[in-house]
Amino acid sequence: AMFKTDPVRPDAYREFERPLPEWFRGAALGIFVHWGPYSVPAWAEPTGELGAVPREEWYAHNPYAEWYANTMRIEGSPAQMHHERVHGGAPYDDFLDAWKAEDFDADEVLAVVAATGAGYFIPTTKHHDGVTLWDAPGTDGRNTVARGPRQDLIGAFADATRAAGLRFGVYYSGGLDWHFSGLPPIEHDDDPAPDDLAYAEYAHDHVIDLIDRYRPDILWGDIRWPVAGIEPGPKSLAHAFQTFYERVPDGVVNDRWGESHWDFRTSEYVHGTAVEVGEAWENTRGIGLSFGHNRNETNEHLLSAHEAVRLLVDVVSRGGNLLLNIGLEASGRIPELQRQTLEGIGVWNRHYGHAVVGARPEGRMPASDEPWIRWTRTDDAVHAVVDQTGPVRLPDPDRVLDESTARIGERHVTAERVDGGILVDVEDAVTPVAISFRTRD
Ligand SMILES: CC(C)[C@@H]1NC[C@@H](O)[C@H](O)[C@@H]1O
Repeated sequence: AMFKTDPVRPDAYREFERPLPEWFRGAALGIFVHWGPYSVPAWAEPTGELGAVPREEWYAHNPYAEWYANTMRIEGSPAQMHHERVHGGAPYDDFLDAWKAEDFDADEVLAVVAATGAGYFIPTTKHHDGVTLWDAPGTDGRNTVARGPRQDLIGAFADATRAAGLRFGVYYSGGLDWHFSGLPPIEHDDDPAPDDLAYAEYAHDHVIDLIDRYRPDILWGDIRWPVAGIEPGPKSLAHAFQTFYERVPDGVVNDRWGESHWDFRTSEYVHGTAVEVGEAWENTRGIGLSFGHNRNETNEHLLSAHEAVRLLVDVVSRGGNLLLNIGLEASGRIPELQRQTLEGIGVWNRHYGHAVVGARPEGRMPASDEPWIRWTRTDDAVHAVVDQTGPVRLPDPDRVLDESTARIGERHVTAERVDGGILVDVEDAVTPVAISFRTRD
């Protein structure tokens, strides 16, 4: 199947196993950016969330605007009709030349990213359309240095990320490259993907170049790795991982490199139960239904700040990180509706980031969401995050709380033990509210 399988670890890749570095485990929030020629049409049907759309409808009605090069080639799809009507059926690569990034300022983007409280930032370096956002080897000018923006966008993002004090990752589409492979459009999950040695070596050289030039802390691969590249060889995936860990000893790789190796698992929109266990996993999604900017998305399709914070707290309370995506406009601007969600997350993190950054799960998940409560633990406290104000009765988590130490932010609050729980009077303008306790033991 084309999509990532549950990776197994062949012996040849066991040498790469290592403990998950604390900088990643405790980060809580990362920010993704999808940006490419697809950001020029910025067009998809806002069909629904991955996981909620029947698979047989997904490809012809793909809500992922970054899949435009595929969706526009599917006979009779609304995207194909849109492409004919609005873009005269022009070749996809015209969008690369039309992409000017005229308002792009990497430091401005990273100022918004850093203000969310995120610990790391990951831009796409090559998505499935094969266009690279740096002058990657073998691309023969089909990249953003030679055409369109005429800029090394990855270099600009890397410098701005480091200047903002965040860790830097690179997303690389290893499993799909519609330009290199020249395959017909994908219409089913098990349609073919490039697996030959020529592509595997091409992609290997890209990953090595990214490592050598930008020293990323995260290699975020997608879909999987070409099978011919998994086998031992001078340009094998194992060689790329070996190079990575030599250059970046506390670097991490995700779980979409085929049957090889991973430091952390990933779930996409859907909270996969096989993935979201322990503390080495990340849930990723767009702020809306798409990763690439989709001009057809409105408020109803986007997470509000409140919904995004609940997702962040839920994910962290279960041991993971949230990787939330921004779909940049072709100009380089952050879409206004997405910016509002990001700013709201930052407001919340300035009040309650102490309950999620560096936090671990505390005890078992509540049986029900009435009322909604999530528990986290940091070195010095246990935190109950509730989404209501007024009198709240908290059931005791696994460890006994010292109700006399209850506080909301810096403010001490009265809490009294009642039958089987602790009653706290919750007042704060910003919800959800984290109530922090020391424990008796
Ligand atoms: C999670 C995110 C990186 C998505 N992965 C699968 C892709 O097909 C999709 O466009 C998007 O990049």
